[in-house]
Amino acid sequence: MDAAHNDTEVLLAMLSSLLHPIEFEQPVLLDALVKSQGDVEKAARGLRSEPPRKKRKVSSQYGLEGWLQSHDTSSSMIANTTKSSTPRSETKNARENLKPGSRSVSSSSTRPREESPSTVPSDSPKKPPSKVKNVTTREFMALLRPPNSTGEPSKPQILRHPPLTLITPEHVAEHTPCTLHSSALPPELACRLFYTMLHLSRNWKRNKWWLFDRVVESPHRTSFYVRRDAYENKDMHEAAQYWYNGRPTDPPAPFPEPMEEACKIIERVVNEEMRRRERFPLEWGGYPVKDGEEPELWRANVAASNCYEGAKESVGFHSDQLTYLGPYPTIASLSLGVNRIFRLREVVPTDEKDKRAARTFNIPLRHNSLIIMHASTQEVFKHCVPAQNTIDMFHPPYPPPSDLAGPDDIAKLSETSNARINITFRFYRPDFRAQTTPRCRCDVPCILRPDMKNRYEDLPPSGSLDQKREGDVDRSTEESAGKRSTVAKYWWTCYAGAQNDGQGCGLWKVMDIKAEGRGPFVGDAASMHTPASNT
Ligand SMILES: O=C(O)CCC(=O)C(=O)O
Ligand SMILES: [Fe+2]
Repeated sequence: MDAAHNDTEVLLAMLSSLLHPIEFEQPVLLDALVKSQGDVEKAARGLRSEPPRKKRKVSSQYGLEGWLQSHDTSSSMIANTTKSSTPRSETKNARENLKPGSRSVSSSSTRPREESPSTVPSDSPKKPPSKVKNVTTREFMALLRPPNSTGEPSKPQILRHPPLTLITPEHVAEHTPCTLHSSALPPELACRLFYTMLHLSRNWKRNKWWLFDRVVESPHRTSFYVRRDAYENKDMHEAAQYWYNGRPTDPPAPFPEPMEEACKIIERVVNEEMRRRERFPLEWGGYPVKDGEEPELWRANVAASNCYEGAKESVGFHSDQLTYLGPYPTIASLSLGVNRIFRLREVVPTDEKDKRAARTFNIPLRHNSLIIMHASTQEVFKHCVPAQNTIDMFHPPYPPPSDLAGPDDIAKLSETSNARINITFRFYRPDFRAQTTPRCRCDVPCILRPDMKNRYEDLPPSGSLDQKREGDVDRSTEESAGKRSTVAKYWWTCYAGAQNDGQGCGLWKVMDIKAEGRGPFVGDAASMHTPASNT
């Protein structure tokens, strides 16, 4: 798991699993997290002890019903309606503030807009609320309206599609930048790899990071492996440490034998697919090849592995950090053991938020399935493995290899399993090797993130392609549907806060591929533009 997993969604997943089997709507969970300053256990205690009416989706402070329930004297009841006039924005703001490091990040001008810290809304001056307030007819009528209705001319309704489950490879390819292979490895190898990783997973750790003033733990165990032929490369060892959010760790392990075998097969599948797909200009340009040679477009030199034991272990919505992968990476994710849902949701760009809503896609991942997250998945979508209420246990079709462990462990491995093992094969790019990662003012390597919310711009009129907005690094292919192109802006940000008692320096700096000497890129071959200056 990587640091981007620190999203609020992780906390939400942890909170709902603590509350299981009682189910709460997400706004209620969020409110509780905000109140408890991100303390999941405190939030769970609070929610468990609340009277049932608070557990409903719509706050009782809205509408006539809330008005009738919330107070029993005519005077104080109205005082509270002022308080409830901005709850949605407060929740949203507070939600942003739940992100790791947000407390320590000052309002630096280089900070992307959507992450800007916000606390109390400016229309809520901090004075004691008056007990009595005169009510205008308008305010009174507002109470009689259904929830969410303001009486103002309403914004155009956004069409919200329900989540869609994608079962077939064709549907996955149609709706997402991913491809699904239902049976990736020879069955015996898939099973041997499952046993090997399950056995090793006993020593894997839960990731830890600072959130506000406390350490939180990931709701699954994780580990990092380096391919044997890349093992001597010191950069890989340094990069490995950042899989664990910068926590000092033992050196990473080399790929176990069946993982090496699986990797060769997966590399072939990935390369074949990449040759058929349209490439993005900022993808890695590849090593030079001699005439007549097939170029190697992708090479897995590291792998991260996760173990989800039981239905409740999960990983929250995140996109993978790009620090060592670079822009537009391809990540091949193998599933072994219990069938679990892999969920994808687009991050809708800020300037499209009023026009459309993101759709959630659920992709059930069975034993031995491979989902390839192709270029642009990390720029456009977030993904997660949600906690589930139930799972089907996994009966491995072959017995464990007898040379894997001692007789007691073999007996244990032979049992039906509740675990899912995930292995993500990744290509750490030579032009993003650890030595070249910028350091922040805390003298800690930064992390690289795409600016997902501002990723498009209107195409300039034809003939003026050189007029670019300052700060843009590159733009890729024109969107087939319209007149927009992808703006590939990436931020180097301070990551010290995740380990350093929650304190960081708050650095945000635009990646400048030219000044930083990155490449070669796919787009180098065509005419690639880079900006004169970056902020
Ligand atoms: O378990 C999975 O399928 C996803 C894991 C993941 O997203 C990650 O390790 O970054
Ligand atoms: Fe991920």
